[in-house]
Amino acid sequence: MQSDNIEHFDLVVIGSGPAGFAAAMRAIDFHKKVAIVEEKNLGGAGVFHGALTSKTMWELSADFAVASAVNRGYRASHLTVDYKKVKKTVVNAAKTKQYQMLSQIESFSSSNKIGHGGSLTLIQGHGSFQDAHYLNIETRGEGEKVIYGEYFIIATGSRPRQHPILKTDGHRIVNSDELLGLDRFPERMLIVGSGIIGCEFATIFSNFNQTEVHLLDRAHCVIPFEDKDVSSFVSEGLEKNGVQIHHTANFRTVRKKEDSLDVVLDYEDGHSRVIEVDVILVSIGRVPNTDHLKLENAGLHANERGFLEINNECAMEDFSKCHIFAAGDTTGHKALYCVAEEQGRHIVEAIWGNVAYPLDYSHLPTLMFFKPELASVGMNETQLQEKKIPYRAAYYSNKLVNRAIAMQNTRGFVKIMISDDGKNKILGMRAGGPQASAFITSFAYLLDQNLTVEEVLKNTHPHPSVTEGIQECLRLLMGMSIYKEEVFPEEIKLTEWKP
Ligand SMILES: Cc1cc2nc3c(=O)[nH]c(=O)nc-3n(C[C@H](O)[C@H](O)[C@H](O)COP(=O)(O)OP(=O)(O)OC[C@H]3O[C@@H](n4cnc5c(N)ncnc54)[C@H](O)[C@@H]3O)c2cc1C
Ligand SMILES: NC(=O)c1ccc[n+]([C@@H]2O[C@H](COP(=O)([O-])OP(=O)(O)OC[C@H]3O[C@@H](n4cnc5c(N)ncnc54)[C@H](O)[C@@H]3O)[C@@H](O)[C@H]2O)c1
Repeated sequence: MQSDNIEHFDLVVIGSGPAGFAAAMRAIDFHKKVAIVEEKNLGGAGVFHGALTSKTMWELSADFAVASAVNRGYRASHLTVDYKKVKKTVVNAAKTKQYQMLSQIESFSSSNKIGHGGSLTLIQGHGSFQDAHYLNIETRGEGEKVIYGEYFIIATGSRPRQHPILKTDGHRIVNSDELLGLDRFPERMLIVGSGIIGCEFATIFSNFNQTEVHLLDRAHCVIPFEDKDVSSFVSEGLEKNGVQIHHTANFRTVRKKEDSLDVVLDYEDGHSRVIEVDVILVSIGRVPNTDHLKLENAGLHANERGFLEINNECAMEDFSKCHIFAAGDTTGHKALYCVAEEQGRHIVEAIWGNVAYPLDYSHLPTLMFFKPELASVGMNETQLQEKKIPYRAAYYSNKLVNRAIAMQNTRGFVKIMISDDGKNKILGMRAGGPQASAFITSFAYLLDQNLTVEEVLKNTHPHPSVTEGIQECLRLLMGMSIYKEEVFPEEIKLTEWKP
């Protein structure tokens, strides 16, 4: 039996990451009374130990790499970098965002009037279901608290997956949550896992050039979900930056010595190698935070991998019967900031805004912060072949793009896939190089509009812009590029594929 003095909320979001916070703020638009329950860092992995902190570190490291360059007509002297100071800048960046979030929470608190009847309350503590409408919260310092929710959004995100052998200790064996706990640049570091997180941190530490970086790649290629040419572009970039990639190597064991770690690696061809490092970063994927929520008390369950399976409305059952929804990394969709935000907002719109459109994830761009940055949208060649879709692809190197030449930064490319059915519909793009993360969004818009190459080519790109590579790539697909494949076979490539 619940007591009457339990506070009631229209919406309770569990987790303040991009999914939870975006949902809470959209509910404010509908003048709802909202509670945000957060057990750790305001903003979740979107802000701390995740997207914002890692991107701040990447930006600092990229600036440092440019400042250290000696092939551009200048040479900086006495350039030094201190991990503690880098960490301080990174933490300050995260705090900037957290204080912006707190300003919103305080402005829309029940004591203020700008919510027009809606309000936001932040409750710091661990939430778990008592039943389908009551949430227990072990608060930070104020004991147990129970609140009532008319609707719930489970936005509890994910955490680093544990390696079966490599147990993290926060000092010598760490995961991405623990990197800011290091007090100096390690002299030697092994990164286990060559997905996005592994390759981003390999880029960051090699950009700072204070650490000998080893990257363990169990397969033949890093970021294995991309086409082979794109994956090779990333590995070559890492190797050029000084990263030693151990392709086809499996981690066997680690022997801890007083000041270092001996790591035994077994390669596919049968040989083994022992390397000495100071720190191991484990980045082998993430698992959803759904196991401490007492879901069974609310009549819910996660699937065997711990994800909450959702339908188009992010509901875990028929929308008309549902009052508990899930968004973000808990759902097993792409673990991206924008997916989390979109899902969180969509749920609120479905409940109070009568919006019934299904969420479409097919044209969501992904940005990867390597050297240089990489951006993707739509299908790649591997996916098109798996789906047996005939296509033509054009590759155009930044070596031929004037703006990239002016930047003295020509390591980059654009690859565009179009349908080979007489309609020339744009199906996908991969781009590596400066500003790729900025221009991918406008290309995603073209995909969304289902445009043909002819329609897109009606627009002329301004000069000098890196996007002139896109224009040339599209012209290439129509056999009318200014620079020709015959003259530049390494820089310009055309392929076609039929099932
Ligand atoms: C190193 C790294 C770099 C990344 N870089 C990018 C990037 O560049 N671009 C991009 O798009 N994505 C990036 N991501 C992924 C992105 O951060 C996540 O997809 C996104 O944060 C997921 O949002 P979310 O709201 O689902 O969960 P989260 O951001 O994980 O937030 C969940 C919150 O819920 C809280 N919580 C969990 N359980 C409870 C509970 N029981 N009670 C109360 N609170 C609870 C957690 O403390 C956490 O604060 C990165 C991730 C990492 C780890
Ligand atoms: N820029 C971005 O958008 C960005 C940045 C960072 C993270 N993220 C999100 O976070 C998610 C998690 O990133 P991640 O890099 O941890 O996961 P991931 O799934 O991208 O990569 C994990 C890698 O670890 C390898 N691996 C798995 N088990 C292993 C083992 N036992 N030994 C050695 N290698 C092993 C896998 O083969 C894979 O290459 C990503 O999928 C992404 O959605 C996005």
